[in-house]
Amino acid sequence: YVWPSQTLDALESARWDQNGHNAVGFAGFVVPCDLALQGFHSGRANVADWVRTAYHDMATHNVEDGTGGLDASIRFSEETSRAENPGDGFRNTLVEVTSIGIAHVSIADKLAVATILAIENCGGPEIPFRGGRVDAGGPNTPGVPEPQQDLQSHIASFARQGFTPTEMIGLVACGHTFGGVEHAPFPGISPEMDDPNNTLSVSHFDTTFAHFDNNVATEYMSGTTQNPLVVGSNDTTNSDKRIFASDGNVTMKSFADSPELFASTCSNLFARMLNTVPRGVQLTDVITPLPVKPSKLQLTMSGNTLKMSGEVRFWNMVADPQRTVFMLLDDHAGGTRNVTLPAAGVSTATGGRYNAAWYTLVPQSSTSLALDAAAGVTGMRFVVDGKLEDQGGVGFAVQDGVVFSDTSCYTSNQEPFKWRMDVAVRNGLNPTRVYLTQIGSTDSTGREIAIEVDVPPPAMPVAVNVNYSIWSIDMTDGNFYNIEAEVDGRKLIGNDVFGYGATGLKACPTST
Ligand code: HEM
Repeated sequence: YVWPSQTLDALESARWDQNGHNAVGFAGFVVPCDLALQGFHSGRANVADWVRTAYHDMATHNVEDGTGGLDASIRFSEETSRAENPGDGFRNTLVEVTSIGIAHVSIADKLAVATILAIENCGGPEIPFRGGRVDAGGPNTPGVPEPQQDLQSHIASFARQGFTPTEMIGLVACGHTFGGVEHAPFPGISPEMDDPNNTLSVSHFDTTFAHFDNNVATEYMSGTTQNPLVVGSNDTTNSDKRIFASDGNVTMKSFADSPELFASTCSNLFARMLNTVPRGVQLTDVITPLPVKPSKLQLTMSGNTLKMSGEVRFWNMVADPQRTVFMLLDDHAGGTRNVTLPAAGVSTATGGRYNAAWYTLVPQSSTSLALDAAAGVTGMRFVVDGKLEDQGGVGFAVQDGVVFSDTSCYTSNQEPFKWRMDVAVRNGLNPTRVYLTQIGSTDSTGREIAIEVDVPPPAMPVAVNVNYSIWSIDMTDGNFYNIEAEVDGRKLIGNDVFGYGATGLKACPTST
């Protein structure tokens, strides 16, 4: 896709900005991979909780009527209180995954991308990610398989979810490379252990419970497995034993023989699991990393100066002090300014398989790039070691039509906050509407909802400089907002988020 796109930019960051500079934050919960909300040595691992949560959320899917699927319905207590969903893993997963605030990304997309990140950062294969999942407004029909059910019910259950008997063996083996069965919710399967290194008495499915590998298959084939759903003392609940042996061990043997086959099969099946969504939900194309991606772009009007800041990420690039990076900044007057960009940091993704180098758009030892308000800015291009990066000729468009004005100010800096948001609107733009969209507003079920606040047009134009006029609105909250406008029926999206907490918000001058 072409930058900028509000939704795709957010999904792309969630997917690829994993570790290091500007990391979105999911990986912080699963690196190192034995991190657990219950603590080290609990026997639990967040990575295992996340994978199981994604599966239990999806497993309500019905291919016939199109209901259920990965839609974050597992967040409803009606679902977590069902006998098919025992344990605290679902709640823990949702607390962690939803603590990462990313506007325009649904809870279900967060769960999907977090599951992918967890697997990739814990030894697993790369998994293609599509976005666009829609959060359910209520619980789905029950349908998660349970260990005491017989093989025929499990085959029927996976068929209802959209998986063949062979795919069932694969998906169970792929899932059960992580984690195990905990004593508290399953006392009949997992005995009390009194082990200081496994305080919650979790009987692990294989010897590497926080790491993706084919040990779940090699240990099963060699007969050394301690998988509690294979060698449990009560044969009724040995569901993995029945499932793994259901094709005469052909599939499990192929996994034990080839770690590569296991990894590629799991990549496919995990993607299928995560892409199983209610009928009518349209997923995006696979989100691949943009080779060059501006980020955190911010424009502020300050007198006659348009202050600009932000960063740019170059994918598949390691730090190199010899490298030269320039930004070519095009303006309304037809001019181009050449700015040398300092390095800002590096990031990695998928357990270190990819690197990215970040540069700041702000010149060395300044806090912002000062532009002449009259000339403004229309777009950016970059030159890296002499090579032009301009998205195949279209450039990286920057809108300077509606920007935050530093004449914004507060009259009360204690709750309830009282402040005035000033938006500088470029003369000649003639928007039919200027409005603010509230960031992070949710309904009673946690779903993101759009709240828009109209900024009234000024009764009398208030000039901020010869090129911009102020539109103002009095605010009484501490929320953050994005500035947007409608021009000729088109949506114009501002470049950054501002709210009461905007840096440098001043006290309003007191009138005497
Ligand atoms: C017939 C199908 C399945 C049955 C009967 C089953 C059963 C179980 C049981 C009883 C547990 C223990 C949960 C706990 O201690 O709280 C468990 C854990 C787990 N399951 Fe499954 N499972 C099935 C399929 C799957 C699939 C398809 C996946 C994912 C692809 C999966 C992923 C996991 C993971 C990651 C854990 C570990 C959770 C943790 O350690 O916190 N399971 N499963």
